[in-house]
Amino acid sequence: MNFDYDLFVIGGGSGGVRAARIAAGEHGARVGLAEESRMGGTCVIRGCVPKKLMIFASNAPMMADEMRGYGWGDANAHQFDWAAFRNKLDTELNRLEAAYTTNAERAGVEIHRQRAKLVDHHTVSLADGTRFTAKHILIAVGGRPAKIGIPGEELGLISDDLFLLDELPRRALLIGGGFIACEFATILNGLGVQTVQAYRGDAVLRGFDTEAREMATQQLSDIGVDLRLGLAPTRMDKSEGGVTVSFDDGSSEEFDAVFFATGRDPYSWDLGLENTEVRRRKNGAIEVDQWSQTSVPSIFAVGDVTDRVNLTPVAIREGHAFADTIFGGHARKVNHDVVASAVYLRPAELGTIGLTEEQARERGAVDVYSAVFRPMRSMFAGSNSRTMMKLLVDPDTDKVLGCHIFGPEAGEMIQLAAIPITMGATKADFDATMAVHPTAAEELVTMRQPSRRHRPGEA
Ligand SMILES: Cc1cc2nc3c(=O)[nH]c(=O)nc-3n(C[C@H](O)[C@H](O)[C@H](O)COP(=O)(O)OP(=O)(O)OC[C@H]3O[C@@H](n4cnc5c(N)ncnc54)[C@H](O)[C@@H]3O)c2cc1C
Ligand SMILES: NC(=O)c1ccc[n+]([C@@H]2O[C@H](COP(=O)([O-])OP(=O)(O)OC[C@H]3O[C@@H](n4cnc5c(N)ncnc54)[C@H](O)[C@@H]3O)[C@@H](O)[C@H]2O)c1
Repeated sequence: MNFDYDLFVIGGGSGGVRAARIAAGEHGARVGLAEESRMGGTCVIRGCVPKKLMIFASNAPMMADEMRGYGWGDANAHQFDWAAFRNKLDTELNRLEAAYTTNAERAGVEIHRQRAKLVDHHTVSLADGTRFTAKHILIAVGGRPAKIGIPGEELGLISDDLFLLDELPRRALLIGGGFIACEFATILNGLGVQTVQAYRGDAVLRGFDTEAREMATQQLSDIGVDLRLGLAPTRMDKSEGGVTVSFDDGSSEEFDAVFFATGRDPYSWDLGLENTEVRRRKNGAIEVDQWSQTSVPSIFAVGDVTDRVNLTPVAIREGHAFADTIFGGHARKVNHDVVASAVYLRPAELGTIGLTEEQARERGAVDVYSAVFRPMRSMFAGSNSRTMMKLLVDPDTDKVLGCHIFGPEAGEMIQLAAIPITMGATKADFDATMAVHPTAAEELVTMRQPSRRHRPGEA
């Protein structure tokens, strides 16, 4: 019998349209579809989509209320009350400090509120001269901001200073293009400070996925940061209105405040390490093995001072593993290979785990699934900002090698994507996962064709 169609679909909503599209587009079927009302059906016309947009809209009074708690009067009039915010911030940090103290003391830790140094492999001395001996010593002293060695740099501030400003500068310069410079530029700009960011490279966030870096670079400019690429400061001089900075292109400019965000060094100096045989790397990082043990068996080190992966959850995990191994009879190592992180930019954040596209290409063949689109919320409001969801997949094993998300709340998303990726999930596992709709993250489980395939040896 001859049919008019191979398939006739009654209903042009979510299920019908997808079935029709796949049958026709991918499998060559002759497909008809009937829809008595509007194409798109309940989800698009009178369900998920309008509902979600109204959820965004209905959020405004709540956001406005919440923002008043942060020191904002009329956000559009740029009425930010820095003093009120600082007070609340101080109160909150005091609360957290008390909680950290109480929790440690409750566990039985004796806290000495002084600087400590090593005297020998089993002895520490405090600033008041008191000495204590211990079977094991753990060095967890973190890092310190590094400046770059230009004349007058003592006039510049560091990240610690931002949280202690009595008033916000009118015009600020941020030097650097890493985590801190980009986050601080976003913050200062959002609080109404005229913000200039000088970065010597051609896209911020070196080391991150290139496509994501380009989007982050664009966003900084879009939100109003005066981002100057290929520019580095050469000297700083005190001037009437603040600090005058000279740059390597021959220009100079005056700022109320200049912040260095040019990296952090392991804080291993003035710690008495010369009294021990603890080995350090050239940059001062304490050398440790996979058990966080230094070259001295009784001395261990965790966190930024070891310059492995300089993130809070990593330091916490290293500290915990050390305690379990040495005191819990339960040897535990920390896997530093797959660590998710986020850069808190606005409106889009950057969440990342695993290999970048460039690293994956160096490693071998890789299929790139990348969706770049305008997210529902901002597009409705007329914004051009874009979101990216990217999965890098090994075509031989189907394993997901990396995931990069640029979009609102990407930090939250990457935390969840980090679970299957840490477990060794394949692209097929992602594909088998049902989408949550309407979300931006559903792209992660609905990208069906690679955007590009890289193979070794290609140009
Ligand atoms: C501005 C900024 C933003 C950041 N944002 C993030 C983020 O969003 N997410 C993230 O994961 N990481 C972030 N980080 C990194 C994170 O803060 C560090 O990786 C983490 O704090 C490292 O923990 P740690 O225990 O090694 O050191 P720290 O947390 O630095 O702790 C070291 C402590 O040792 C004390 N100390 C030092 N020397 C001595 C001594 N001789 N005697 C006694 N005490 C001493 C210090 O005062 C300090 O309290 C950020 C860092 C900065 C600077
Ligand atoms: N969201 C987060 O997880 C988060 C946020 C902030 C900081 N951190 C941690 O803190 C660390 C330190 O952050 P950071 O931003 O200071 O360091 P970074 O290493 O990320 O960036 C340093 C920047 O300074 C620039 N720079 C270095 N030397 C320079 C010179 N001589 N002249 C001009 N520019 C120079 C570099 O090009 C780079 O852009 C990060 O690596 C990260 O581990 C994490």
